[in-house]
Amino acid sequence: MATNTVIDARGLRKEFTVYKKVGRLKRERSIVAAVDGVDVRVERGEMIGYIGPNGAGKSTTLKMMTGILVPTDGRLTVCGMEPVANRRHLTRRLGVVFGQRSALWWDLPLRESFSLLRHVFAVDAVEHARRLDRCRALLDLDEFLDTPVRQLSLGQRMRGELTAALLHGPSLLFLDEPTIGLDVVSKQAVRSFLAELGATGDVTIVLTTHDLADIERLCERLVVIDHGRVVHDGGLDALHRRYGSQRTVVADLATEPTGPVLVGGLTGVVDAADPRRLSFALPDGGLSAGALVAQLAQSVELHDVAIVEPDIDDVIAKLYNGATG
Ligand SMILES: Nc1ncnc2c1ncn2[C@@H]1O[C@H](COP(=O)(O)OP(=O)(O)OP(=O)(O)O)[C@@H](O)[C@H]1O
Repeated sequence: MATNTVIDARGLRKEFTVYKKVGRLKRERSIVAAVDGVDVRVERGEMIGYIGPNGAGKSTTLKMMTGILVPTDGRLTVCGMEPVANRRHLTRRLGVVFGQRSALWWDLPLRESFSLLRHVFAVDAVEHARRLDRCRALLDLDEFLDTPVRQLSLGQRMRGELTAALLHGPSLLFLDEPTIGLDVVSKQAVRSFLAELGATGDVTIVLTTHDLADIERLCERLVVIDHGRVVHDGGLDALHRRYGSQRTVVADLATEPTGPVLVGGLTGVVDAADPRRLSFALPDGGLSAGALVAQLAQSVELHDVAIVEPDIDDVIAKLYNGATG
């Protein structure tokens, strides 16, 4: 394994035995492959979105990567270690935020939870204070540092959980739905924080989310899993290309056109509600938005122009629905 590889999974597989009731007394046993041969390699400093529909196998993968679940088959190294055999050692290198579980002490003020964590991980006091100061500033923790965890709002608690996950200076951070259920302000605080953390390149981040705004804002690389298999590994742009998403130029003309408006082989589609509004879908690799607007301006009087980016919701919906690219 190259020294910069933080996660290396080859043919990773996890089977569960499930029992289904058949009739009144019998139970039928079957094997379900929750993760069915995942190959993924993550390099140091990457921030990847690990996404997929419900039941796709995301949590199961993360549990194997954190050493909670033993793989049924395949090879897996995380920070150069086999996770289950080295779980204690690996814990020091990992930061984990899983929505359902908390790293905080429910009855203690946040500040005391942080201080206990320093002792749990035997972190140098100066290092601990430096990391905490940074989180306090970036996540606006001060107003609730002395509040018992049980009294925190979900958004405040999530900011606390993120801090708790980072105080021992992990090199790899696993985040399972870090913005789920948060109010708009907390969501933005968490996203900005993660964007900043990712930009430093010090921490490798694996993020699972159903929130498309998280994906757009944070993940340059998306690994999409469905039925336990990787169905896409690449950037958002590649996903748009694969599903033929197009940027659109929307032009508001000064006056209603008298006939079809043609520019560089593209015909403007008239808006049903506003006859002066025309849309031009830009083909991939074809006419640029700038060239289209310049040519359009020669044949009509323009009032306003907007460029509409392809909608990530549509692309992800197509991907989850198993449309072929
Ligand atoms: N302990 C278990 N025993 C049996 N089946 C399981 C177990 N854990 C997960 N599964 C099954 O494995 C599949 C993958 O589950 P997993 O929780 O990994 O999906 P997920 O992608 O995280 O889903 P979600 O987005 O809903 O959290 C599902 O069909 C689930 O029912």
